Amino acid sequence: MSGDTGDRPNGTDPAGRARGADAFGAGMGDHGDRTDTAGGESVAAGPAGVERPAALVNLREFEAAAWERLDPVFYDYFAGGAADEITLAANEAAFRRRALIPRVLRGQGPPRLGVTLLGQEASMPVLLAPTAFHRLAHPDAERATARAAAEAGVIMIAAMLSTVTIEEIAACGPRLWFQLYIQPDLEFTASLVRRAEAAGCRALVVTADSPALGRNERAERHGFHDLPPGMYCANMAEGGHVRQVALSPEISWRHVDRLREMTSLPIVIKGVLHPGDARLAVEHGADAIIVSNHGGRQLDTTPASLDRLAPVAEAVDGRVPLLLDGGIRRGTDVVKALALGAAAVAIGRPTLWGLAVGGQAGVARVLALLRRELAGTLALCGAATPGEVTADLVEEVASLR
Ligand SMILES: Cc1cc2nc3c(=O)[nH]c(=O)nc-3n(C[C@H](O)[C@H](O)[C@H](O)COP(=O)(O)O)c2cc1C
Ligand SMILES: CCCCC(=O)C(=O)O
Repeated sequence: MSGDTGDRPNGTDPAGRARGADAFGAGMGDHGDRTDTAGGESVAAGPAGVERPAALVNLREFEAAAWERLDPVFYDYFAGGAADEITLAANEAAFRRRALIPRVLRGQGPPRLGVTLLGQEASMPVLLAPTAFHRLAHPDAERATARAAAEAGVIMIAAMLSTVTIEEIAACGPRLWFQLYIQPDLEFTASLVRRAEAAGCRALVVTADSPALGRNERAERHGFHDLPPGMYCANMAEGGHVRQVALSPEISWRHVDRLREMTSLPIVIKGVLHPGDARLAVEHGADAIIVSNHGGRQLDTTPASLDRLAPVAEAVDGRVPLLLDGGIRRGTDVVKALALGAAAVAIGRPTLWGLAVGGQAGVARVLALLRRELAGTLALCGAATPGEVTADLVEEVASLR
C-alpha cells in the first residue's frame, strides 16, 4: 500500500489507472502555472469521463479526479504521509477491519443528523479538519471551502497556515473554529487569538502533535519546500513581511495554560493518541480533544487514530467530547467512529480533493455525499440520530481483514 503510492506521480492514479498525458493542460511539474489551468468551476473531463463534481458519486472518485487535475507536486504534498506511510495506510484500514452490526425493525423514522459541539450547532457530525495552503488546490482557496461549509452548515476548522486571512474566511459565513500552532512568541500568539475571536471563531484548536515538521518524502522528492510565488501564509503577514512559522519543540502544557488565560474560547487539543495526554488535556482545561495522528503526516508507525479512540475515551471518561480524524472516506466510517466514542469526526484530504476538482461546488459535493451516506448508514443501522449510535453496532471481525 505505502510502496505503490510513492511511485504514483507519473505512474498510476489512486485506483491504479494511468494518468492521461498532461490531460488538462497543466504543465506537469511546472506548478507555477497550475492555478491558471485547473482552477475554474467548469470541470474538465475526469478519469471516468465525468464533466462536473455532481457526476462523482463517492469520495474515492474525488481523489482520483483530483489526481488527474492537480499538479503532481501539489497532489503529492496533499496525499503524502510521513516516511513509509504506514500510519497513512493504517488510518483507512482500521475502518475496513470493523464491521457494522445493524439493528432492525426499530421504526426509527428518518435520520436527523444535527449535533451541538461546544455549544455550536452543526448540520452533521462531520467537520472540516484544518489543512494548510488551500490555494494550491484552487485559486479561490479557503474562501471556496468556507462558502461550501457555510452552505452545508458544517463547522470549518480554519488552519492558521491558510492562504487567505482568517477575516476573509470568516466573511464567507461558515461556523468557524481556528487552528493554532502555538508560537513561542506568545505576544504574536495572543494577537492571532484576538484576531480569531474578533473574526467570530467559536473555538481554538491547538495542534499538539507537531513539535517538529513531519517528513513528507513525496514532497521532498519533488523538491517542494516553499509555496509558489504569490502564495503565502496570510495570517502571518505583518507589514510587507511574512513571519516564519515555528513548529517548536519548546511548546508544552504550560503554553496551554497561558492560552487558557488569554481567552475564554473553548480550547480543543488536536493530535492526542496517549491516554495520559488525554488526562493531562482535561486537567489543563481542554474543552474537547481530537484523537488524530495528523493524517499520518507526523510520526509514522503510530496506530490508526480509530484504534486510539477507545483507550482515549476510557481515560477521559466522558469529561469532554472526543473528535476523531484520519481516514474518514465514507458514511460508514463516520458511524464506526461514533460507535467507538467520538462525538464527531473531521475530514482532511477529501476537502482538498473537492476543492481541486470544483472549488466551492466540489467541496459542497463532497459534503453532500458524506451527508447522504451518513443518513443512509444511520437508517440501515436502525439509529435515528448520531447520539443513538451505540458501541454494540461495531465489531472487529475476521471476515473483513
Ligand atoms: C495537506 C494537509 C495539510 C494539513 N495541514 C494541517 C495544519 O495546518 N494544521 C493541522 O493541525 N493539521 C493539518 N493537517 C492534518 C489534518 O487536520 C487532519 O488531521 C488529517 O488530514 C486527517 O486525515 P485525513 O486527511 O485522512 O482525513 C493537514 C493535512 C493535510 C493532508
Ligand atoms: C508547515 C506546514 C505544516 C502544515 C501541516 O500541518 C501539514 O502539511 O500536515
